[in-house]
Amino acid sequence: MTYAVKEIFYTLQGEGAQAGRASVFCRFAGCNLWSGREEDRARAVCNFCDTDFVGTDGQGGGKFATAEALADAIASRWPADRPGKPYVVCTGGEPLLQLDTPLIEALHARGFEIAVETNGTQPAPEGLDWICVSPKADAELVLTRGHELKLVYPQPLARPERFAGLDFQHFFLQPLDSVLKTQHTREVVDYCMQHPQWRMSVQMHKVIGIE
Ligand SMILES: C[S@@+](CC[C@H](N)C(=O)[O-])C[C@H]1O[C@@H](n2cnc3c(N)ncnc32)[C@H](O)[C@@H]1O
Ligand SMILES: Nc1nc2[nH]cc(C(=O)O)c2c(=O)[nH]1
Ligand code: SF4
Ligand SMILES: [Mg+2]
Repeated sequence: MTYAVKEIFYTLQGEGAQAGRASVFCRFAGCNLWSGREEDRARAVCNFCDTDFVGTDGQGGGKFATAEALADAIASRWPADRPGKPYVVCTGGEPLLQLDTPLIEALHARGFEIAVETNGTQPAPEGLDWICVSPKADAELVLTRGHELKLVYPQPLARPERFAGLDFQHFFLQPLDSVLKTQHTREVVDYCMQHPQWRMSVQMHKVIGIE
């Protein structure tokens, strides 16, 4: 299997329960809910995406012919010989279109704990250490269990109540970043104060200006 990767970079996880943790991000190219082209955004299933996942031209991006080659590229970003478990966040685009068992095995063989950020429309392979599902209003949710459910809010056709009973350890609302971000942030504060099952996820990396 050939993997198409937009970029690979080392930063802090900015979202959810693992926010603040040093992480290698592997951003896979392509998504099943949007082409990534601005001219298609209005009619896409997911139309609020904040990410460029088209092509393989980002830092450290490329086409990787084997799981071993991609795992080596990811491992090369982790600082050598430091305490602390190596952590990789597989995102995209939609990572579960490409992340497979050989890659999971190759990353585990290099000592990595493996997290995934997914829209939940694909089944997850066995062996992932952290699954973050972020449901989208107009897409069928097939992945209904994991470690955290992180809902972008507000989505009028995907109210939090629809997901509150699913099998997750953590429930987050993340303000929809758009021209209305300030208003969405206030709405998340209000909802979480009214419904303590839910916590707020602020996209920390955007606040502090890191990748
Ligand atoms: C770019 S997506 C890639 C992973 C996967 N396709 C997904 O949607 O979960 C990474 C995370 O950013 C969130 N996200 C995307 N656009 C956003 C926006 N405009 N405001 C806030 N969060 C956003 C997604 O919901 C997801 O949790
Ligand atoms: N720092 C940082 N944290 C993130 N958490 C999820 C991200 C994503 O785009 O999937 C992301 C990202 O792009 N940067
Ligand atoms: S599903 Fe994820 S990557 Fe795809 S368009 Fe939506 S937010 Fe972006
Ligand atoms: Mg991002």
